[in-house]
Amino acid sequence: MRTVQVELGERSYPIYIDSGLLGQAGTYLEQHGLTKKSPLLIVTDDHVAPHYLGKLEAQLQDHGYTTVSAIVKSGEASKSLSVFEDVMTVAIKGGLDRSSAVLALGGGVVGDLAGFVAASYMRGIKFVQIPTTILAHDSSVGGKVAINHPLAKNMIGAFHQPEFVLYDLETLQSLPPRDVSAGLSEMIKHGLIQDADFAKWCKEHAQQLLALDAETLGYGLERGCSIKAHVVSQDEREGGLRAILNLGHTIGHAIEAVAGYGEFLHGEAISVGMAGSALLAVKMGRDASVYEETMALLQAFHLPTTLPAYLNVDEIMAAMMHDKKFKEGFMVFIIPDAIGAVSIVSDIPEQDVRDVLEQLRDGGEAIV
Ligand SMILES: NC(=O)c1ccc[n+]([C@@H]2O[C@H](COP(=O)([O-])OP(=O)(O)OC[C@H]3O[C@@H](n4cnc5c(N)ncnc54)[C@H](O)[C@@H]3O)[C@@H](O)[C@H]2O)c1
Ligand SMILES: O=C(O)C(=O)C[C@@H](O)[C@H](O)[C@H](O)COP(=O)(O)O
Ligand SMILES: [Zn+2]
Repeated sequence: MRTVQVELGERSYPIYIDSGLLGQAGTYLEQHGLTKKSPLLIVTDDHVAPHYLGKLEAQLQDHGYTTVSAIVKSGEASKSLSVFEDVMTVAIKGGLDRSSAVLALGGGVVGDLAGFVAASYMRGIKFVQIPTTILAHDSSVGGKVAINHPLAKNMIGAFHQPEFVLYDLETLQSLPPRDVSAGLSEMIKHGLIQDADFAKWCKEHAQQLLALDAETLGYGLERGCSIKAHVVSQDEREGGLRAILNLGHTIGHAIEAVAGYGEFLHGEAISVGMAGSALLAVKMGRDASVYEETMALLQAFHLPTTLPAYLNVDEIMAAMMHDKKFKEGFMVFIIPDAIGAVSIVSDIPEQDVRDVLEQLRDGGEAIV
């Protein structure tokens, strides 16, 4: 068993990572003091449910818990106000009360949606993350929960920390290859922002990670979660430092919104965004070797690093103005200083950003 602790004072919680944890969910809920007197709401999606929902429901019922389940359509489009309302309806009809908890069984979409339901239902009830994607080593940790607005990602949300995170490595075996690569994009990000050795380790273990080798994956997820937990514990509500977790997201979130939610997977859009940040760094006069290493790392995981021609640069620029980090007339970018170190930069001229978006179409050859 690997355990990572998220240190947040009275809101601290553990992330349990191991094979077979889904079959012990009832014991973990008991250990964390979740009551059996009030119903639990399981939120999941229609790709995850056929694999794991029955097992979780049976396990919890064996332990004396009552459950109701909300199964949403798989994909980013479910992080919407209308699906949020549908899940709320299941919660109300299911008789959830203030002692109830919401369990998120799925990837980041389910985690963000279910977490926002938990943050809002009766002004806030308990919440447990049961992640089933690689990407969710990022989304299940740190308490950012949200749904999207058609104009911008994660615009409607809250900070709401889970009681604990139960990460069953066995569930990752059924992930489609595209979601494996996309999930590893955020693992690479954790290396790029704070840990050059981990970034190197990711590249050296690309084949084992892509092949879902349990031991390699276990270490990668533990290290990724630890880096994220350490940042979050210093700046829970993104007063400053936490923004580094947004490497690649200024461009990435804009791509997701402009392309239409679900066209790009989140990890894919962030990969293009990380290539863009590395290009911006070169434009700012920093060492081109960081750009080259970033590209080699992303490409080792078969991740996209270019903008498709159908995406309009003006629309991406406009979407970036809606980013939560856009303040007082400035777009904020997380820019690599070296592999494993980044800066938060807010004075990049608009024309430089436009140039980089154009260069991303060509694969970035123009400036290195
Ligand atoms: N809150 C945060 O801090 C944070 C951090 C990173 C990303 N996010 C959000 O996370 C979302 C992306 O998460 P994601 O990539 O996990 O997407 P996702 O939840 O859509 O899951 C990816 C796909 O895999 C399927 N799936 C999930 N688990 C499976 C399994 N074990 N077997 C087979 N199929 C499975 C899903 O149905 C979906 O089709 C985005 O909305 C992003 O904004 C949030
Ligand atoms: O937890 C964070 O902080 C992050 O930035 C992690 C990101 O990977 C994640 O996509 C997050 O949801 C983005 O946050 P947002 O505030 O830009 O919506
Ligand atoms: Zn992200």
